[in-house]
Amino acid sequence: MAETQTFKIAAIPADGVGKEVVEAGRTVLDTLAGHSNGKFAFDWTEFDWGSEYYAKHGVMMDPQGLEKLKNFDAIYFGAVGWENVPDHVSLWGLRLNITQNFDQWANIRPVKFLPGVASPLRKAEDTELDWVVVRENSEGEYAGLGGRNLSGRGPGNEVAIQSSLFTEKGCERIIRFAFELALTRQVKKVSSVTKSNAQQYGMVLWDEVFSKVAAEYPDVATESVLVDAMSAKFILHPEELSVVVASNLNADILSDLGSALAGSLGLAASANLNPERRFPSMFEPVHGSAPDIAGQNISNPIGAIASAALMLDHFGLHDEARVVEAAIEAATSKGVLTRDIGGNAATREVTEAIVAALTANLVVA
Ligand SMILES: NC(=O)C1=CN([C@@H]2O[C@H](COP(=O)(O)OP(=O)(O)OC[C@H]3O[C@@H](n4cnc5c(N)ncnc54)[C@H](O)[C@@H]3O)[C@@H](O)[C@H]2O)C=CC1
Ligand SMILES: CC(=O)C(=O)O
Ligand SMILES: [K+]
Ligand SMILES: [Mn+2]
Repeated sequence: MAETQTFKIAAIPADGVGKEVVEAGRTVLDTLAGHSNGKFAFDWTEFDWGSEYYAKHGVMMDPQGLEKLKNFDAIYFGAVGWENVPDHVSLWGLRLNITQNFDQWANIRPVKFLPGVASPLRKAEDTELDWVVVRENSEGEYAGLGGRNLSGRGPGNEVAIQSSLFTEKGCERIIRFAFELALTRQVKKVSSVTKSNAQQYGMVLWDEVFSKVAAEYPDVATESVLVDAMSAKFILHPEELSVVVASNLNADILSDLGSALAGSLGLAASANLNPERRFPSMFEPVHGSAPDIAGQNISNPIGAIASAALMLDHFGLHDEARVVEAAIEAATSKGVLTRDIGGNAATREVTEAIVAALTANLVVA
C-alpha cells in the first residue's frame, strides 16, 4: 500500500464561537482520515492565541508565531474578537497579521444554497443560485495605511487618515485569479466590483487592469458593476452571478450579504490562499466570534466544516472535499439545523449528523 500522506495543520480556534466550530471541523476531518484506509492523516497542533492569550501576555499571538506557523501545510482558523480587546487590535494582531505576512492575497468565499435551508430570496426556491466572491485580501482598504491626530490640533480637532492602496500587480493577480476560477465553472463570467465613479485613483486603476486582463479571456463574459448597484443585484438578480471579484472592503461586505441570502452567516466558508504556496494558506468560516451566542453550543458549524472542505481541495483531496459537502447537504436536507437557520439542533448534533452522513457515504464508496 502507498505511504500515508500526513498533512500538518495548525489549528487556531481563537475566540467565541471560533472554538466550537473549529472543534466541529476537526471532528469531521478526523472522521474522514479514519476512513481513508491509510491514504491520508491529519497531524494537528493547536495554538491558544486570541483574546484570552492577550489578557495574559498583552499580545494576540506569540511574537515567534509566524515563524512557528511557517512550516504547516495549512492553518485552520476560527474567529477573533472579544470584549477585552479593541476589535482593531485583535483583528490586526491575529487574523490580519497572518493573512498579510503570509501573502494570502486571494480570499475565496463561495455563496452556497443548501437543501432544507430557507433563503430570504424568493428566487432561491426555483432558480439555481451559486456564486463565489473573490476578495482581494492583501491591500485595498485594509492596507493599514494612515494615522491619527496628524495635525497636532488637540482634543476635539483630531484628524485621521485611512488610505487605500491599489497596486497594478495586486489588482492584476486577483483579477487573473478570478478569470482562472471562472474557467473552471459552468457559467464562465466574472463581475468586477468597484466604486470608481467616486474613488477616482485606486478603483480606476482596478477598472483598467480588469479591462486589460479580460481581453486575454475571450471565452469569459464580463461586467463591471459599482458596489452599491452590486448589493442590489445580489438580491434582485443573483442568477446572473458566477464569479464576483472585488476589493478587500467591498468583498468583505458583499460576502456577508451573500451568506445571509443563502440563509445565515453561519453557513459561509472561506479560504485565504497564498496561491504560490510560499506560505501556508488559512481556512476559516466567514463569520466572526459571535459573542451573542458563544459558549451555548448553538452556533452553526457548517461554515467551518465547509471551510475544511476547501482545505481538502487545497491538499488535492478533491473527492474527499465533495464527500464533506455532500454530508453537509445530507444533514440540512434531513432538517438537522441550528437555530440561525430555523431549527433547534445544537452545534454538536449538527456535527454528529454530518459525521453520520459522511461515514455512511464512505462505507458505500
Ligand atoms: N475573521 C474573523 O475572525 C472575524 C472576526 N470578527 C470579529 O468578531 C466579533 C463579532 O463581530 P460581529 O460583527 O458581531 O460579526 P459575527 O460574524 O461574529 O456575528 C454577526 C451575527 O451573525 C451570527 N453568527 C455568526 N456566526 C454564526 C454561527 N456560526 N452560527 C450562528 N450564527 C452566527 C451572530 O450570532 C451575530 O448575530 C468582533 O470582534 C469582530 O471584530 C468579525 C468578522 C470576521
Ligand atoms: C474581518 C472580517 O470581517 C473578515 O475578514 O471577513
Ligand atoms: K472567521
Ligand atoms: Mn467580514
